[in-house]
Amino acid sequence: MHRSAGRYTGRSDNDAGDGEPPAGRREDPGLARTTLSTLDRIKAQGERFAVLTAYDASFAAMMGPAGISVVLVGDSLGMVVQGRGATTPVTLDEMVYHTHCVARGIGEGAADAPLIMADLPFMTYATPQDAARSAAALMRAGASVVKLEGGAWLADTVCFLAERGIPVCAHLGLTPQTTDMLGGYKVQGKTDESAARIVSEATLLDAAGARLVLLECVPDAVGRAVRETVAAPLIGIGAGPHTDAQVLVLHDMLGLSPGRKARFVKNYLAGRDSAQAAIAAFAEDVRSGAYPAPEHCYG
Ligand SMILES: Nc1nc(=O)c2c([nH]1)NC[C@@H]1CN(c3ccc(C(=O)N[C@@H](CCC(=O)O)C(=O)O)cc3)CN21
Ligand SMILES: CC(C)C(=O)C(=O)O
Ligand SMILES: [Mg+2]
Repeated sequence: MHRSAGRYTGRSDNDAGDGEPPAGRREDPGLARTTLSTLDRIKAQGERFAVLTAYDASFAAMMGPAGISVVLVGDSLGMVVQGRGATTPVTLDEMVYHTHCVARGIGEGAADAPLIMADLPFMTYATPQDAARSAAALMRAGASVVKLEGGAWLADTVCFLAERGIPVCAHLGLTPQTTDMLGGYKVQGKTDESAARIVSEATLLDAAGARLVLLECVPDAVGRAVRETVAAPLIGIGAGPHTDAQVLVLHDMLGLSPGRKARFVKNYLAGRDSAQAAIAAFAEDVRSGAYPAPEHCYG
């Protein structure tokens, strides 16, 4: 693993996750609250973890028991909950509301509680100051990590947030908030030049202090190259089998999204009798490497 010298990581020496449990709290190693240290450790051991979106308390409550490590309160709620055609109209107040709902569903004390990550919506992080104010609102609502979409221009913002104690996930590749600029929901990094740009921007944001990186809709080789370059755990969606984690939109993996499906979508409810069983099967397939199969990847 390469980390630039002097990089701000937010990690402390007693933060390795494998030390003594804090006084007053019993720790069952098989059933521990997920933190960023947990995810670092899973990656270091060459294992994988599953990430899934949730927007309400009922689904959020299923995630930990089903083996999901990170719950993403995604701005995809604009599409699957609000029925819009894009994520850009979603507001910070709406993200705060849904983050509160998810946090209540997971509960404060649950031993197997997943980490809560929430999307900063479109235009709420245009400057580092805006980002800090917006991220604080999501953290107060219960998020432990905030995700923002973009490349090199975000390096100062990632650093600004990390220095102030806000863990950041940098979302690269297909960035749905900028599809109007990209010309649609298209695979990114198909040329040597654009692939190299994604790898160098991921490296830059990793060095700026991003604690997670998320890569969407890129060829497998780009997923592998980013995985080999960044120190932070790498979450993929349509980014091939080489990432440390996989994420899907809940409604997609339950077969509840009408219309044409993206290549990476797999219906886990088909042949099963409950949402809980579908979510558990997805988590298991991610950990075993059975998902994604070649038919879910962009080659
Ligand atoms: N329900 C839902 N699922 C998602 O995964 C999702 C959202 N909503 N909203 C926000 C973004 C948009 N996403 C999308 C949407 C469509 C494709 C898609 O259809 N991609 C084409 C790529 C075609 C190409 O360039 O070759 C595909 O066929 O997979 C990908 C990601 C991912 N996110
Ligand atoms: C598709 C995932 C990564 C996301 O950002 C969302 O659900 O909003
Ligand atoms: Mg999103």
